[in-house]
Amino acid sequence: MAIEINIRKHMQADDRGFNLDIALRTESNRVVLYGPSGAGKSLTLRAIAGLLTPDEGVIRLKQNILFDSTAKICLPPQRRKVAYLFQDYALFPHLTVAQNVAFGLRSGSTNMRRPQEHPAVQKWLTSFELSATANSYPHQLSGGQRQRVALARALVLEPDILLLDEPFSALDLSLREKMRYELSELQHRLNVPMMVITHDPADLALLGDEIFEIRDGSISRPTD
Ligand SMILES: Nc1ncnc2c1ncn2[C@@H]1O[C@H](COP(=O)(O)OP(=O)(O)OP(=O)(O)O)[C@@H](O)[C@H]1O
Repeated sequence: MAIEINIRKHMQADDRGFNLDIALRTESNRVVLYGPSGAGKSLTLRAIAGLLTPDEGVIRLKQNILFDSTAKICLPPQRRKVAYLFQDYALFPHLTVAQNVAFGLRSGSTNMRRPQEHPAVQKWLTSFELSATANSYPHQLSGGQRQRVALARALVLEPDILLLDEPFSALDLSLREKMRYELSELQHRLNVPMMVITHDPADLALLGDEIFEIRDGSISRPTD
């Protein structure tokens, strides 16, 4: 994917300080960040997505500079072509599956009353086998279906990178295994660059062509 991150950020909560100091560079399309709780993994993804502004440094994705403190560049999240999936998927509960997928596309051409008619929405509903659930609401879906809706909603925007923060943590063991393989297969099929945070060694093995360990706010060691 060609991503380069070289950032520093000091976080302060009352009397507790935390220093994020991340330098990584990779050409891989399957990157995993792992490490202990509180190490700085989510802060790193948030910085890439534009939800956290580093104190200094550079973030480059493909040929695009997303952040450069020296050049005073800091693209807003909506201009970064970055899809960031939270642990709980954060679907809109009052919107149907099709409306959730169409949400990011909202423009004059997208009719939220009949979102299935939009070709991109149709394509993703079909490819994630969600067509039958198009008119259901999130609470009427299984955990795996909810995750697929969240992925479809992210991919409909054709992002340059998919950031997943512990994507399987809310799933039970058997579903986790199934979704891990689905995600792996999907990544191969679409070749969309993906960076995943996980604690699970099984995710490392399947989803990480390149693995970075983060400890105490820094990359501990890159491993192959
Ligand atoms: N808004 C904030 N203000 C101050 N400190 C923060 C803030 N957000 C996070 N931190 C601190 O930064 C550190 C790194 O947090 P981060 O969420 O990146 O950890 P993580 O590696 O993703 O952990 P986990 O695996 O538990 O999700 C933690 O010590 C956390 O307490």
